[in-house]
Amino acid sequence: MSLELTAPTPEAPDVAEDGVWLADIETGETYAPFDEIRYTGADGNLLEVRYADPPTFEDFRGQGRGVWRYHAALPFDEGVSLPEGATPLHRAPRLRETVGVRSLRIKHEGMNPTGSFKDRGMTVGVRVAQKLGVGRLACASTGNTSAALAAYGARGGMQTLVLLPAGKVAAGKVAQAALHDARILEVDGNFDNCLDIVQDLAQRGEVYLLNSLNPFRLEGQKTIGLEILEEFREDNGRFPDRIVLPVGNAGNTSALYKAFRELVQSGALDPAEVPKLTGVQAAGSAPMVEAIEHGWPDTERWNEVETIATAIRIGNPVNAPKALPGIRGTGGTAVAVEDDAITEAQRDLAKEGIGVEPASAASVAGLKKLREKGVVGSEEDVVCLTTGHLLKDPDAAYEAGNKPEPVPNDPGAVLEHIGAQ
Ligand SMILES: Cc1ncc(COP(=O)(O)O)c(C=O)c1O
Ligand SMILES: N[C@@H](CCOP(=O)(O)O)C(=O)O
Repeated sequence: MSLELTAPTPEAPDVAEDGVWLADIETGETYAPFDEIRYTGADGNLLEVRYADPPTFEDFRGQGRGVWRYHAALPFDEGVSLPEGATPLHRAPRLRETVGVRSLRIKHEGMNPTGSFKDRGMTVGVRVAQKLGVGRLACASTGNTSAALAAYGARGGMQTLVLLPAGKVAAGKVAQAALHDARILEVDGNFDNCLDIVQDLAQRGEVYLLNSLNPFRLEGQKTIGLEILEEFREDNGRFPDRIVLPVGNAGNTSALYKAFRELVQSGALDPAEVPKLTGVQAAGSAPMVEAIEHGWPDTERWNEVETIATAIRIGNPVNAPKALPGIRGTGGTAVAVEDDAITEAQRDLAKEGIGVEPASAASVAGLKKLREKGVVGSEEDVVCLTTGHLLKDPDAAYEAGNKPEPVPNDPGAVLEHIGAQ
């Protein structure tokens, strides 16, 4: 299999353009990156972007902040930008103490322009769409992808079409897609059904697909891993032992693994220094955890999925063939958490001043569970990825938080109500 951590840098094939090409991750078949629209290889195998010259940390020095700081690791020097990336790597001292690890940092991707990590993928993906000259951009979405597609599509002056599972997308995300002028189709089905439909539309040439099945999206998302490594080392003089992240369609897991593989290929990172990728899913939607626990080469589709963390309410993670080697190849693991634990973790983060949507809190819930089970050790340096902002899902935040208390319009009554003199 070609996705090994220590695989050597492949030689650029004739089809490469400026040292960039696409490769089928199963067969190794190569394709020109921008001559035609192509999402998959033979038999629907996943594609990935490959480079003749993988990056080193030196390449990033003095290149500004955000996703495009890492242009040496990307197919272009600039994209359709709002701009994105350069998100905070928060300390969470009380939570660290509760969890019991050497250090804990929270990489809060909710601080991107549309409030989720999807912006990192879209800045590259929409740039590719411009290069290919496509007209209409589309995605299936549990919400965040649609918000990012709508905003970046608008920025790029392109039409956008989003397919959402009816009644299962948080209010903030639908509002974003609506205001950024996306055409919104609500499908009587789940996210996986929406993705089936949008793939069909893409195969017919009706739309350009910008879900994470599109290999260029994942190039932008690699920069999460690059930022974590750079910033953690700057503060601590070493890389983190583990990165814990929520898993839905498994794009981020695949993207972070790819970022690390490329640094290993260039000699910038020792394989022993690569953080253990640790995926967390909601118990009601956990096909990746199932595959890891059973040692399966791929996931089996879950047709019924349910969780409060609607962003990761996904039963058929399309990137599993990239993400499973990522978890295994880095010595990581995967764990499922109940909805109650997700809400509790959302409150834990909120008490540190970090406001996240439920799916994001899954990473912290998963860390707590793995620490309790002794899978994560007390001497570990851990980074948890929080993927989306609290305001994405105001209903969930309201349910998890304190309820407003009605009081009379009278100072005395208010004083009495709060128990003051
Ligand atoms: C907020 C949030 N967290 C996590 C995920 C999961 O990310 P991935 O699909 O890359 O596994 C998603 C979307 O899938 C999301 O919107
Ligand atoms: N959580 C995602 C699901 C789709 O994931 P993608 O990364 O394949 O676009 C969303 O926000 O829609």
